Amino acid sequence: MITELADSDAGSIHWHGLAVSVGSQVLVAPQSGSAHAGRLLAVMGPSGAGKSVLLHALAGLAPARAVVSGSVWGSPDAESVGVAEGNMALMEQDVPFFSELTPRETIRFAAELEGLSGAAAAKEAAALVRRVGLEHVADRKVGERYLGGTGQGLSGGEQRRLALACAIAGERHESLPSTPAFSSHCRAKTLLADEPTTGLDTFQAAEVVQLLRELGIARNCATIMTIHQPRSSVWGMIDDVLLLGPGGRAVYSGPTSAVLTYIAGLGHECPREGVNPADFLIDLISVHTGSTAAAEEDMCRIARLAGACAAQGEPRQAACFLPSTSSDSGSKRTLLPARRLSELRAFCLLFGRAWMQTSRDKATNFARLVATAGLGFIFGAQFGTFDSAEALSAGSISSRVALLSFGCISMAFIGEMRALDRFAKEKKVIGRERAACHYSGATYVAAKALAELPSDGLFACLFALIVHLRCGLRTPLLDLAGLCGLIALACAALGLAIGAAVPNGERAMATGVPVMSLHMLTGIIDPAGSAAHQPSGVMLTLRALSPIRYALEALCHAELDGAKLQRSPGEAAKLGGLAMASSGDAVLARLGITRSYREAVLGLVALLALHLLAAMIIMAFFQPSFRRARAGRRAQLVPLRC
Ligand SMILES: Nc1ncnc2c1ncn2[C@@H]1O[C@H](COP(=O)(O)OP(=O)(O)OP(=O)(O)O)[C@@H](O)[C@H]1O
Repeated sequence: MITELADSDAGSIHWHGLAVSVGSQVLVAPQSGSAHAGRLLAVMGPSGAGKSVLLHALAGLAPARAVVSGSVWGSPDAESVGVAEGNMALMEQDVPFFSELTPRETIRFAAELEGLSGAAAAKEAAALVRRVGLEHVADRKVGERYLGGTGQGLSGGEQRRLALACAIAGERHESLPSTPAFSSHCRAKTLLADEPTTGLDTFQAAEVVQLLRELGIARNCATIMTIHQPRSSVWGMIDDVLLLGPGGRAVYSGPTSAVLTYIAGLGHECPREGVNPADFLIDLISVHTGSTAAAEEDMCRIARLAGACAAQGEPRQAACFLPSTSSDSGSKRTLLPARRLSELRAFCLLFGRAWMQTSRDKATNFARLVATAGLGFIFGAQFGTFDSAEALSAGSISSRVALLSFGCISMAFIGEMRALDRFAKEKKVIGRERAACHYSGATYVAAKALAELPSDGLFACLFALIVHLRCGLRTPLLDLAGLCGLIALACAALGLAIGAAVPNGERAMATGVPVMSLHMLTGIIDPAGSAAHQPSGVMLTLRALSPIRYALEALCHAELDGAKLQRSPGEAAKLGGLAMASSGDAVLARLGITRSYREAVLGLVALLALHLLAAMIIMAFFQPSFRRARAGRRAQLVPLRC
């Protein structure tokens, strides 16, 4: 669908009666306003006033369980604006990047997600790198933190510039017709920046705000940012200001140049000498918590200011008009339709990014290599070398089963933890991209699994190789390596499913460790053969879901199937439940292993598939912290399904 805009209003956005609440708590009180093309609007207010919630509501997003009402529109004819519609870009507070990609690659990826071809995206990335002043670090890894003179990583200010470039990457769409009425600026997105200066020093903060302002002017588009308390240098760059008091009540909305006169008219004169107007205004709408009397006085003052603002009506809250239902609005401009990549194209892009992130992280890969190989050697030292006689020594059975159990558990834990860690780091980036409906959760999980899980499997195979060489197990090397790889894959997939369900790294760990402990508890086989009884009910179900159980049963089969046992004199006393067993098959029976080798392997493969499927379903149904709210005459929550 191509929506047409009136010439005079292109690049501005308006809202009417916009309000956000959760249950009976009002996060943003109903309000109307506008942000004008080429002008920078700052949403200011004390902490918790609702600045971020308002910004997200303007972007068509709502916190979980929140109800959004009101209208947001881009022109009298444009009914719907937002990040999901492709005509707004939201620069979230503190969203990390993929650390192994360079800024140039990161911008290029963002442009390709917007639908540009590889060549066009590369051209766009080169231009944007120059435009936002990142040429000197364009081909350096983004990194996880700034490492000073080592040439690694970007500073906080550079990361904000990169976020800005990503937000506007790909907005000039080549496939759209080029007509005089279709100049580049009408295709620019409204830029919404949530606290773009947080954590930056005065100089860097001013530079980032200056860049935001310049981009808004050059693209002839409204720019809105939330800001806590701008310093004088930043205050001077702000064209319009929306002051929000506690409860998201508007206290002033209009030109920055008029705010002090307006507030003075209400009896609050700013002592101009040496006072930053922003400090004065924030003090005026903040509630002091020191004493009840002072807090009450502050609340009364803020209520009076909010009442005065409301009494001014919409003219004080900037020029605002309701969306027209007529399609005849004279001169027309064209707004970009919402775009969505094909799932295949999105899969290829996501696979490429995940592959780069995994394969380029040499330090982590080297550490994994050393740790996995070291673990194999320590297993060898702990269990020693089993004799390679035709018949197995009965006394070695419990050691063999113990070795296989500990090996299985180690590979399972490593696989799951690694997946949880990687997923937690990406969660915010994915949330931002999914809010813009660039790809589905299933596509993300599929691409990630294909790019990352093979390396988990390979490290587990290396462990198996070393253990096989050091311990001389009867299990053929291919079986040992295959089963170690498979258990690592199944548990890495489990890590993906848990990572998809929880909001951050801490909760991922808090959930992932107990889940794996449970699988260990229900999957473990007593090497002395004393737990041959069948558990019942819940335990049986849990056992059926334990990848450790399946892997261990298959490994025991590979080690003991068809083996003959030889018993040294005096050994029987130490053999416990295995004392009477004279063959590998009898040991398997004493260990309570009823599935065949084939059934156990198939069970493990089925669990791998089940975990991947669960990750995809959870990604589709679980919401990012802000979910999609459709802005219209009456906004309604629409569950995100992308
Ligand atoms: N998902 C949510 N559910 C319930 N309440 C929420 C949710 N998200 C935010 N809030 C509440 O909404 C209010 C406004 O939050 P918001 O993050 O918009 O404040 P802010 O003005 O941006 O503050 P700061 O400057 O500290 O970032 C706060 O009281 C916050 O606790």
